[in-house]
Order: sequence, then structure tokens, then C-alpha cells
Amino acid sequence: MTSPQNGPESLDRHLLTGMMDIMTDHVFILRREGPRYRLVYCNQAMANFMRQRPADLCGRRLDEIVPDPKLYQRIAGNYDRVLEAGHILRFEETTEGFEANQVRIFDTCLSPMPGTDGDALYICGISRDTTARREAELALQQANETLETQLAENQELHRQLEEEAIRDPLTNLFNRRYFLESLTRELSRAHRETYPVTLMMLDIDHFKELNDSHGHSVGDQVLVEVSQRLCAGMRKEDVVCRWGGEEFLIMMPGLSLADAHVRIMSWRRDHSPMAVQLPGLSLAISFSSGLATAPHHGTTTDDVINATDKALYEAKTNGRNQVRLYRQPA
Ligand SMILES: Nc1nc2c(ncn2[C@@H]2O[C@H](COP(=O)(O)OP(=O)(O)OP(=O)(O)O)[C@@H](O)[C@H]2O)c(=O)[nH]1
Repeated sequence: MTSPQNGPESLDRHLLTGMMDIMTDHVFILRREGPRYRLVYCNQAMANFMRQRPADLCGRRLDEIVPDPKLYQRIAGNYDRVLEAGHILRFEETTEGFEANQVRIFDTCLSPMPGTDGDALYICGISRDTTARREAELALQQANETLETQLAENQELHRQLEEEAIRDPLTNLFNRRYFLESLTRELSRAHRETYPVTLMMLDIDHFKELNDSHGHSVGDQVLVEVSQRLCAGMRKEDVVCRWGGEEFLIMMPGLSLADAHVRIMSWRRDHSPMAVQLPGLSLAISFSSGLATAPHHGTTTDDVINATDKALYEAKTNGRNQVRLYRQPA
């Protein structure tokens, strides 16, 4: 008994052709004839794409199959390149110019091959339609870009919301909640590292009168103006807050009571009375302020704020337009 021979048998042409015709990729062979090319083989998929039968395409010159000179030049240029390179080339091409209504993308592999007689030169090619994959990639890329934009917008919105949650909407100063959180944090750090934290409460004098005489909107403009001048006069580590209606509370970490006093007196030299110019109206605003410091006048937020409030009260009851330092009861 003879055993079957190992290795591929030489197959009949109709078997090979049959196999090529069940492929969805375009398979084709061209022969170079001088400066031109002749299609010597194409499979069913390629013929379908050209809307012809394989028998009607095979044997025809490329310039007959593709009469448009620009299109011909584009296709033949690829074949020239692969023959010049002498090895397999792979590239992406489109069917632009072939079909009026739809441009498809192909991934094409071309290989130069000598004929059996040694003289003739052939190009074997396989083209795969990658349009759907590329469209999916493009859609994914666009979806990613949209997501990234949305993410950036959401982050910005989140940042704005966080900012709004700690700011007073009229003056844009920090609000009471943020101030209390910051003061709690600062007092415990100051305790660990032994430095003073001085508070100043500043209140606009006779603000009710101003509102009553000139209206709430003028009052609002004064509040905004005072806020801006207060911020401009403080260090970047100070926390300036709108404590209530026309009352401001400022935390000055690391400043002793005496240093804070010097600072506020200097601020008052420039800003009290504060001239506020509004259309048809010239105002002179005065302030009363109270100062207290931790740990000297208290170590908790409540204690030090109460001490500051009491110092302010003294400034008010003592005739306004002045600064008072907290004095501990004897
Ligand atoms: N325009 C404006 N007025 C406000 C705002 N919040 C509070 N007020 C007003 O601020 C005024 C505060 O009045 P008072 O507490 O009597 O203080 P004052 O008139 O400055 O008196 P002294 O502090 O004793 O000098 C009230 O009339 C409030 O209506 C605000 O956001 N805008």
C-alpha cells in the first residue's frame, strides 16, 4: 500500500479560480506591457465591483478599463511604484473617481512577480474593503472627542459650582461657611505651629440710612466697592469674607494683633472715609472695626469670633468710624 504524498499537490486551475471567487477581497493580476498594464486575471468580487463579468474584464488593457486619464494615472502609478520597489507594498486607496455616489476605502497589497519565462513582469494584488471599519473608527474617534469635550465642560461646571458654593454672589467674597471651615483649619494649624491668627470684623456705618436714602441698588454697589478695596488691601493668605449684610470678617493668619492693627490703620488712611462716586451721587463711607486674636483671646472659632464681634460693638457704641482691639474683661 502506498501512503499519500506529503506537501501540496498541483491544483487544477478551476479549483484555484473557484477558491478566489468565494473571497470577498478583490484579487487581480496585471502584466506589464511596455509603459502599460493588462489585466490578466480578476476574481468575481472585483468584477462585481466593476459591474462586469470576469470574462469581460480579463485580457483588457488597464487604460481601456479605466478610460479617465487622471484615474488611470493614479492606479497605474501604484503599479509603477511596486515594480520600481521590487517588493510587496501595502497602502490605502480610495475609490474616488470610480463611483459617483460613494467613496470606499481599500487596503491594498501589491506584489511584483516575474513570469515563468523570466521576461514578463506581473503584479499580483489583493484589495480589502475597509470602509466599514474605517467609518467605525472615525465614529469612535468622533464619539471620543465629543466625550472629551463634554468631560471638560462638566469639569468646568463642577469647578464653577464648587466656587459658587463658597462665594457670596453679590460681592464674590468668600461666604460664611467657607470662612468658618478655613478658620477651623487655620486655628488647629496655628496651635500646632504656634503662630497667631488675628481676625478683623469691619462694618459699614449707617448703612441702613444709605439704603433708605439712595435705594438698595446703590447699597449693593457700595458693598461691591468696599469688597474690592478690602481684597486689594489684604495679603493673599488672608481670607476676606462677607459675614452678613454690611459686615465683613477677615482672617489674617500669622499676624499678631499689633501688626494687624498697623495694617488696618494704614488701610483706613487710604479708604476711610471711602469716597464712592456713582452717577449723580458722591458718597463718603465710614467704617467701624474690631480686632481680636487667637490664641490670646480664644482658641476656638466661636471664642475668637465673639471676641472680634465684641471689639466691633465697642467701636460702634463708642461713636463709630474707629478701630477697637478686644479687651478681656478684668
Ligand atoms: N443694599 C443692601 N442692603 C443690605 C444687604 N444686606 C443687608 N442690607 C441692609 O443693611 C442694613 C443694615 O442695617 P443695620 O444693621 O441697622 O446697620 P447700620 O445701619 O449700618 O447701623 P450701624 O451698623 O449701627 O452703623 C439693613 O438696612 C439691611 O437691609 C444687601 O445685600 N444689600
